Amino acid sequence: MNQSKEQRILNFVLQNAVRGDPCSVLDTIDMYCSQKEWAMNVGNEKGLILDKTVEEANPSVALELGTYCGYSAIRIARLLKAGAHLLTVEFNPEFAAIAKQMIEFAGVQDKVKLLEGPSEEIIPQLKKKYEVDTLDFVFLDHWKDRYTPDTILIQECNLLRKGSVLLADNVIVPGAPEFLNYIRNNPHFQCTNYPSRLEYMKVEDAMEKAVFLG
Ligand SMILES: C[C@H](C[C@H]1O[C@@H](n2cnc3c(N)ncnc32)[C@H](O)[C@@H]1O)NC(=O)c1cc(-c2ccc(F)cc2)cc(O)c1O
Ligand SMILES: [Mg+2]
Repeated sequence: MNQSKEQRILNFVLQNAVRGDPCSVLDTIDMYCSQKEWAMNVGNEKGLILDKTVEEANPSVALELGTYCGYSAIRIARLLKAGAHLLTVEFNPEFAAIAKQMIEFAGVQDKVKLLEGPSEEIIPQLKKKYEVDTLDFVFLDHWKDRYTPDTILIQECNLLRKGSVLLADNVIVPGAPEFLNYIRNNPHFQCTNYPSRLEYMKVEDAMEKAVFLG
């Protein structure tokens, strides 16, 4: 049975990137996905916006929704200070298996906990089962119509504190219009839009940052 695209991306990384070097893994994925097969990694252009947002937030506890192959998990984890960690959630078992291998090859496995399952089930478990107090940073990159319900669920579970930073990918393509409407009209959030490009394409996209005001 022939390989999946995600397996081909992983194999290309295992054969061409430097083990233990997160930047080389990111560059290798970007090379493959811009030259050979498009894939829905956040990519290097929006990746730079992600980098700056993570560095500014300097989170001790970060959450990512939608791991896919692990590209943004590696991107975030490489910037985390000693003792900080990223919880990343993926419900597709094939993608989770690929991401686990990608994260280990990059050498950031000690900073990343990959949680397999749907975000709507995992978010309510974060406090008790995963010993989270509050989240300092949340990267939303899963089904675009889950951004709003999961942002509401995160608030209902008391997982945000004054200054918690949310960053949402793809608010133009594929688009998250209902999320933009919700978050921009919510007085508890201070929003900033970051125009960019869809990964590996000359198509407009954007990221939205929302800081929780408490
Ligand atoms: C949704 C995916 C990303 C991953 O999210 C996991 N997932 C989902 N829902 C849940 C959950 N509820 N809980 C846990 N995991 C969950 C899934 O299995 C994928 O691995 N991302 C996208 O679809 C995506 C699509 C595009 C895109 C843009 C232009 C096109 F022409 C076609 C596609 C670009 C992007 O930048 C994306 O990010
Ligand atoms: Mg995305």
